[in-house]
Amino acid sequence: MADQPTPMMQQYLALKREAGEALLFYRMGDFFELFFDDAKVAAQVLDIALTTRGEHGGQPVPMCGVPVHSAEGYLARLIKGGCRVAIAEQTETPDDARERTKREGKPVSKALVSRDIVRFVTAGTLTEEALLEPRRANLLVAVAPIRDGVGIAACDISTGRMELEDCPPDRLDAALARLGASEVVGPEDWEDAAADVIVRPRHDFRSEDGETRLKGIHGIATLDGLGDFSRPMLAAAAGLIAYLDHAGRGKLPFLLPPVARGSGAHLAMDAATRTSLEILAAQNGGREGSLIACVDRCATGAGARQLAEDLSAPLADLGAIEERLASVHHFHVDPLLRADLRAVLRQAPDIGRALGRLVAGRGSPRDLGQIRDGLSEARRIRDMLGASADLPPLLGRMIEALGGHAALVDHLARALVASPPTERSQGGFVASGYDHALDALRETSGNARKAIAALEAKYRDETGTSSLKIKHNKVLGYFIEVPAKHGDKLMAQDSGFTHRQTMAGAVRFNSIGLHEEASRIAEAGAHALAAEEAHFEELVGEVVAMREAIAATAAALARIDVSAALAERAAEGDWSRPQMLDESCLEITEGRHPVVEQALAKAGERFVANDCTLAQDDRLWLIGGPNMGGKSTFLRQNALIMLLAQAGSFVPATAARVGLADRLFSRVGAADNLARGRSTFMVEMVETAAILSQATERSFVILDEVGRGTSTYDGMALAWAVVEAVHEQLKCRCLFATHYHELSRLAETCDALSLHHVRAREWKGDLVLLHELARGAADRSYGLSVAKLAGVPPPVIKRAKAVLDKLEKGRAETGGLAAGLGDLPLFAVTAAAEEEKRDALRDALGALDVDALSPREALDELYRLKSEAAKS
Ligand SMILES: Nc1ncnc2c1ncn2[C@@H]1O[C@H](COP(=O)(O)OP(=O)(O)OP(=O)(O)O)[C@@H](O)[C@H]1O
Repeated sequence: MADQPTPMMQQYLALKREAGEALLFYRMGDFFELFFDDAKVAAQVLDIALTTRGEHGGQPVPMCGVPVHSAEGYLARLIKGGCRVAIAEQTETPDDARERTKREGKPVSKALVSRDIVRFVTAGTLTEEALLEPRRANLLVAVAPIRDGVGIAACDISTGRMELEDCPPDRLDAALARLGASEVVGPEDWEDAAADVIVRPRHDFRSEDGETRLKGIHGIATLDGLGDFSRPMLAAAAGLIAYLDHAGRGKLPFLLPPVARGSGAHLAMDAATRTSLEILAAQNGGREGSLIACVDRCATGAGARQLAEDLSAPLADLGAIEERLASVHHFHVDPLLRADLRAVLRQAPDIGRALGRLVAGRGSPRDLGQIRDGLSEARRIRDMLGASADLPPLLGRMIEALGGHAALVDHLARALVASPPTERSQGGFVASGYDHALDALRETSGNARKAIAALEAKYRDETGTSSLKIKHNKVLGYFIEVPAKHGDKLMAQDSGFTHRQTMAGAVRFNSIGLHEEASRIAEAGAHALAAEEAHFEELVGEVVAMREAIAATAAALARIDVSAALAERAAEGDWSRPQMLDESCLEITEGRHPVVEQALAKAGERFVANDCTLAQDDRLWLIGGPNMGGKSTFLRQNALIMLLAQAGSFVPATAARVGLADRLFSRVGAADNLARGRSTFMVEMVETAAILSQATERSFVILDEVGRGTSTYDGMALAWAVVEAVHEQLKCRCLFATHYHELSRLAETCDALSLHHVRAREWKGDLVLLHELARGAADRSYGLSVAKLAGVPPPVIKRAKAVLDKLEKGRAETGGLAAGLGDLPLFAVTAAAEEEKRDALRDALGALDVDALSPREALDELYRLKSEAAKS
């Protein structure tokens, strides 16, 4: 029979069952220990030693551990590594455990400290400063698929922000891509869930519960005052709150009243578009090289988080965009105000996150200090901005939210020392003068310390031992120590000293006088700590009571920071305020790609600005020209300019008239995306299909060499058909870059399509790329010249030239790839004709009485139908 597991192992296994897939941090004294597979995973992720401890089922138990005092750093790495962690703390002291065991009539030697999981630490439920990135929001998202709609609830518990939305199932991916959540939870029966979704019971996602919980949390009788929430939204809210409850073991973090996100309020972008425009992350996943890295001049982490949100979800409402632009303008025209403001902002602590920790019960005296300092900086900013004449409405609303905290700031200023510590158990954070009783206790222990110093001098004198010292450690408390050779003197019966410990080179003693002073220190210290703790609780209570107003101040500071930072960026890069219009145009004068421009500037090169003038009657530009000529750059810069403008930013152009778009699509031909798992051409086509089904007349589409991921004929045919469909059916603004010269023939049939190319010149046999956009089709492709530029060996180039000459000769004789395409009817016409033909066939089939036909007649009929189908 297998050995019974030890009581400790039984306790561990029970907790581990509760922890489920989360790694169990099992508290043992000053360490969190991990066992079994948890230990193996943690040892690998953390790169720490894996050992063993005891046996289980006849096998050694793998174990590793991390010290409690440095656990945060290890937690951060585990969370980054995709793990979740359950923290099992000791819920009684070893002394209590012994007492309890005695009371239970069991042998004290069997005493086992009871433990409980106090919290699950997961990527989406972090509040600790050390575990969060200051410039990135940390979102937890719950998804509730219900019949034909999906509810989405998102919250950032580090600041309490919460929003609810619903969308059709086919828009879910785009919504999730916009949110960029750290953790997603969904019900167990969600069929399309991605692999990393945390699965929770279906009954957690009941809309009635969502409503009840939200009402309970915010102490309101109805949600009507907060907004219009659909059933899927409430179901998702229920799932989110249930998960937070689970992670916090019943203690809910900070949640602000939810905001309902309207579906048409934002410029919609799907995941592929976000990736290809490199909005928050470059293709390699890092921030460097992304749009945000190039735009972000925010002075605070909260501002940077707000900017990331703005760029992820640009607006689709003219009024709201104009409000933001007016705020940026206000700071753009006043560099002095901007500089002063930004200097103050740089000093302002992250009060949103400090508040999140305090409300979640994980706050420290330092967080209280941050609230104090942040709120008083907010007050300064209010005075600074309030003095400006003609404050734009958005800024006016923001500065209103900055005030109203005078009493709290005053109280915190009186109560706290200048830089309160993160650790509260040691005390020392309440300012002197705030509480006289506390001051008296401190004085007592201060006096006792002086008395101990006096005792030391006295004992040195009395014993004639100048090396005598009074020391302190955790185990013995205060003690007298002399080098071993003087020990005997103090050992004497009547010396007044009692022996405590003999060390290698020293002997330690106690004395009645020292004991008395030490007790006074201990007692006063304990009372002082208790007093500080009570003040801490009271101050936290006061902050928590003001949480919504403080959160509003934090949000206002972030918005002001974003406006000033965008103004700073505009001034730095000579950007201009876009004119926003409610029509389908995009007129950019001397537009630039902000990221490429910045990269070129670093290398001492100049970016060539280009115009773009899309209008209703010239809405599709087909752009050709040599490789490396700047086609992709041009496409993207216009998409980015639109995105920036709708996010409320100035844009990298001399002037811009931007017609509001409802959706933005960006697609890159498959060859650029080799890293993906799926067949690249398949991906390209799936993504193109999404555009064709979702774009509207108000959308803006950029297509970069779509079709090149397959054979030349197929690719060109697809590119041709896609351009026609965009022109004839979607009728949206579109820039289409292609190497297929043949597509230029489309200009003959599509009246709102025009041809453009990036210019290049051959000079003394070498290719010079001008990066300049010009009207008209590209005259040739310069592929071989680019290859030469890239260092392909001359013999290979020579051979390629010979092949090319042959091919071109063939083309001249046969009319080339697109021979015969000239009389091809347009896409819409062909589609209609196709439909008609299919209907004629259907009629003929419908008229057939199959039972009445002989086998011979059936065969004849089949031949007839087939020849009918073949006619066009
Ligand atoms: N307007 C510009 N001014 C200066 N340099 C530019 C400009 N546009 C592009 N470049 C430079 O040319 C390089 C290639 O640009 P881009 O990738 O846009 O070319 P492309 O025509 O799309 O090439 P390919 O057809 O090979 O994909 C960029 O990395 C940049 O360094």
